[in-house]
Amino acid sequence: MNIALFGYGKMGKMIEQIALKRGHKIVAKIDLDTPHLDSKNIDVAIDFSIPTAAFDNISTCLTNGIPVISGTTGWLDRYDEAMELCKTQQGAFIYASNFSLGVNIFFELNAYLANMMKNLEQYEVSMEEIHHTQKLDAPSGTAISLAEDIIQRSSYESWNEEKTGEQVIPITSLREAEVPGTHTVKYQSQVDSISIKHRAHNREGFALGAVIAAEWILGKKGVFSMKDVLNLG
Ligand SMILES: NC(=O)C1=CN([C@@H]2O[C@H](COP(=O)(O)OP(=O)(O)OC[C@H]3O[C@@H](n4cnc5c(N)ncnc54)[C@H](OP(=O)(O)O)[C@@H]3O)[C@@H](O)[C@H]2O)C=CC1
Ligand SMILES: O=C(O)C1=N[C@H](C(=O)O)C[C@H](O)C1
Repeated sequence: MNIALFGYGKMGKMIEQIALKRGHKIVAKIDLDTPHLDSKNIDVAIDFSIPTAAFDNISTCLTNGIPVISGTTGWLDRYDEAMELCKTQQGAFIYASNFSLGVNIFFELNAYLANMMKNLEQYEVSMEEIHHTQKLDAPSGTAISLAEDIIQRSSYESWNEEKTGEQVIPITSLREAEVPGTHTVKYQSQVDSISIKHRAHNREGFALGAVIAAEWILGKKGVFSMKDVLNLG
């Protein structure tokens, strides 16, 4: 499979290593210095760039008939537009706030726990995410996905960086050198607390998941999620 990488930073480089090991070729590396795309020999594109560039990168791929996987976070105000474009172009597109198998299992656990807790008013939920200091967005895309999954299943109505109301899930974002990504969901009552936690040890899980998604999407049309790829739940 011929892969174009949008973004050749920490994730782009890790994806390259894993893609080569799985027998794929990297035929283009697109970033600020090399913005041009020759779409002729590209089977699939993988975007791990920056929040302000992700939508344009996805849009370039879809209008050129290239299936696209995006892991960039912090651009979701334009997600519906990307979905529409994918439909009108009859393209193929996957966005995931987190491509690792472990976090996708954690998403399922979070949803299961949210269902169990939804009528237990003595518990209040909160969330913490820890990432490296170069991260541009906060809260992390993964924390936002976790919060939205709880909101769908409970009387919580929104999330915020602080506890601004009864029905608000507070998300604390901490930045510490070199942390690849740690997420904790905590339910606390007067008498006890229950936590679930996922800690990435490195970026390999994210990168492997993105390459697996790229392999999976070949030949398909539509907007998909990592749940479709992994067949979980
Ligand atoms: N979904 C998931 O599983 C994961 C998502 N992420 C997300 O992926 C994104 C990238 O993370 P990471 O690799 O750590 O970040 P890095 O900062 O290491 O890399 C981002 C890269 O994007 C490049 N870039 C800047 N502008 C453009 C552009 N217009 N088009 C293409 N590339 C551009 C940057 O180039 P330059 O340095 O020259 O500016 C840099 O090389 C983040 O949004 C992060 O949150 C990260 C890990 C897992
Ligand atoms: O920026 C990162 O590094 C990460 N970003 C993603 C997010 O915002 O959730 C996924 C992972 O936690 C690493």
